[in-house]
Amino acid sequence: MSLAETKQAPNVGAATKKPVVFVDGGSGTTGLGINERLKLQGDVAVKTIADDKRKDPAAKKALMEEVDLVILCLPDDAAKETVALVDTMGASGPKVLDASTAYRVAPDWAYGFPELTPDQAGKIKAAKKVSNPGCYPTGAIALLRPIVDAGLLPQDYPVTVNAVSGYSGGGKSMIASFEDGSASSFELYGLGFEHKHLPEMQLYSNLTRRPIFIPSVGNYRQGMLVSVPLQLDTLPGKPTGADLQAALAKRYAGSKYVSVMPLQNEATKSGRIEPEALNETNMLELYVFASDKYHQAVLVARLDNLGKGASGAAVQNMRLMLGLPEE
Ligand SMILES: NC(=O)C1=CN([C@@H]2O[C@H](COP(=O)(O)OP(=O)(O)OC[C@H]3O[C@@H](n4cnc5c(N)ncnc54)[C@H](OP(=O)(O)O)[C@@H]3O)[C@@H](O)[C@H]2O)C=CC1
Ligand SMILES: CC(=O)N[C@@H](CCC(=O)OP(=O)(O)O)C(=O)O
Repeated sequence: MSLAETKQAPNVGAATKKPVVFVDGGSGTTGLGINERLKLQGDVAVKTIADDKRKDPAAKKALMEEVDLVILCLPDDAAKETVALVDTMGASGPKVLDASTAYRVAPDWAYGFPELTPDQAGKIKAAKKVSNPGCYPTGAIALLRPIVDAGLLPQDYPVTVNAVSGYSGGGKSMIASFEDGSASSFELYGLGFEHKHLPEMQLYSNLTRRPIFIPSVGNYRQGMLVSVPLQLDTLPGKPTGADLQAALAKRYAGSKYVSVMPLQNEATKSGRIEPEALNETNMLELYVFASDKYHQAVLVARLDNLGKGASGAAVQNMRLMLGLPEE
């Protein structure tokens, strides 16, 4: 039985027995990406709100009475306001999937990275409230958690995470500043050591020491690389790049959206990677670049900040929460 049937949502879903979804913040960068993806989902019905009512709490609440799931694509404060509305609805309220930073480390929310551990997809499926991960943490956690779990990286290791994102990562205002030429063509930021992604990056990587995180933004629209340099002879057991690649490959074996790429080393003569190759997909690629000669490695994650880093992940989580099969 679909969720729409159990809730008897009459207006959109009942005739077709499709679960019904509302995207709050549907005209922002992430919201538009989700709406585009939802157009391709034949087994989900979407309810929309009139443009002049999209910030009206009463109108939102009335609409949420009729849906199975609300996806929040809002600034943190607005996301908290909608969650407060849902909380007043009790058991009749919809499930919530929040794309903001507001609840990513909240203990009563499930973290929406289904590939985090073998049981995470089940937790997302069972949860009433799920937080969609940040784009950078998606890459960093995907690289770090399996090697921490495997005992290859100590939990208190002094981890540094470097990253570059396309400017769409900053939402409508950053897009405008790059497209009108007022932004500089490249910059490092997060140099105050307080980037909003650090808490989730540390918590779900299972690190006891706060990483140093140095993001940057470049003059291209979307796509990102997240990288973690490692001095291999400082790690317990002095693992090789092949050991790290094997631990990643083991964790993500059979994953539809996370691909662990072959080891890149002196023999493969590679040494370059660009950020845009996965744009418009929900894919995440993980690489180990390693030197046996110097006992050094750099782990690299490549993803679309608007795909697996936002809207693609949201649709993946939505399908889990609605009990629908993977796309
Ligand atoms: N861009 C990205 O790569 C990613 C963004 N996110 C997160 O998604 C959320 C949205 O970000 P993003 O799409 O980039 O931001 P945008 O600035 O592009 O869009 C935000 C949208 O929310 C609308 N909005 C603001 N307040 C309300 C409200 N009270 N009710 C309804 N709509 C409202 C805005 O409308 P208006 O402009 O009229 O105020 C705007 O359309 C943020 O929390 C962000 O952290 C998550 C992952 C990646
Ligand atoms: C380039 C840029 O500014 N990126 C944003 C992160 C975008 C993102 O995905 O963050 P949320 O998921 O938490 O919104 C930033 O660093 O704040």
